[in-house]
Amino acid sequence: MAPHMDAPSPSGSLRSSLDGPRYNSLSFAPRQRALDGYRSSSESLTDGASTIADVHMYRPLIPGVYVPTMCFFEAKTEDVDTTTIAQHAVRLARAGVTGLATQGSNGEAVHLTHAERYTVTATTRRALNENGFSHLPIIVGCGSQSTKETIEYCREAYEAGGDYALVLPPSYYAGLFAPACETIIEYFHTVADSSPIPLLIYNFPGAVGGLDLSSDIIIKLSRHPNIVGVKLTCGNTGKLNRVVSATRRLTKLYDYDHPEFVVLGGSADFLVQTLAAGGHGILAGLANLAPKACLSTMRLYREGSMEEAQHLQDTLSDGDWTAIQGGVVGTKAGLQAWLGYAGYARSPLPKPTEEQAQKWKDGFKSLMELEKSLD
Ligand SMILES: N[C@@H](CC=O)C(=O)O
Repeated sequence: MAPHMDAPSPSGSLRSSLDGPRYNSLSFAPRQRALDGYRSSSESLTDGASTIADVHMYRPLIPGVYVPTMCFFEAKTEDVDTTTIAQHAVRLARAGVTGLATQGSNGEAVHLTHAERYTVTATTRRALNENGFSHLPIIVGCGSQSTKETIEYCREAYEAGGDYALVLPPSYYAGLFAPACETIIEYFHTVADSSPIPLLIYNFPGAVGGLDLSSDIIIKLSRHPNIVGVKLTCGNTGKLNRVVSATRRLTKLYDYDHPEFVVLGGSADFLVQTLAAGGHGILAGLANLAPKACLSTMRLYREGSMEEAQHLQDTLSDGDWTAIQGGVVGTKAGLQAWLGYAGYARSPLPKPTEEQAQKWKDGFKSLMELEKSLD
């Protein structure tokens, strides 16, 4: 860990500077439109050794490309590698991405302790701030199996400098949930009532035993003032369209560039399709490898260059198929092969054999050639 990247510990002074009245005075944080005055001024928080400036400035979610960052580990110890985490965040910010997400599926959240999650988010926030990107929002994966622990994750995310919480529904006891998704709705409402940062719903059936939130449920949840968006990894663009059209009706004068409820495709393989359905961009793992390719596709689409956008989309979709099949193991192998850093996922995930590593490398070839051409 580089000395300047020491992350404040959850029990350190950063946490204690935020305990107390702040939580008591917020039954929920207002949705995006009402955020004036809430975290609108910068605060300087110190962790003893260094200052994290602008930790809690207001960072709206605007249309764009958001990256669920990979988490990196030291080779021998598998300890969190804060130097690489910081460098990766800065590389993505310099490429022009709209925001980052720590502890998404690509961030191996399920492999991390509470303290490690805190370290990863605080390290990312500090790296962005120290390199001129204090305006970039950080979304933090906070889903858990109990309402109580999810709220704890949301509070810790806020303390670490996170701006939004990305929340998967619990699923382990799904067979015992009340009918008509009542349990799920109550879960999101209770978390949203108590979280100091606004929530994004994370709909990723593959990660929660097939539990797939319908557009009806997402639209219902969108009415909570502290639920401000959704990441749809389900890939259902019909659902995405329904959610966009219902949530934009919340506002009299809908402004695409300042949405009250942000709807993001959860994978790069349907970026153009997300935009065509009225969505606001993507929060997608492939952007760890190819942020510029994702950004260029979105820019071309928005400029009206449909054919060119579709042409780039073809490459994104091919590359994403490799990422989807290889998951964090394959994506790290790709990052290692093409950009020279990443290492391995935490045990017990396997390290790829030479042959497998070559396969993941080859799978990203066209994508990485495109990315390089955009330098
Ligand atoms: N394919 C997804 C995985 C998780 O949502 C992504 O690209 O992020």
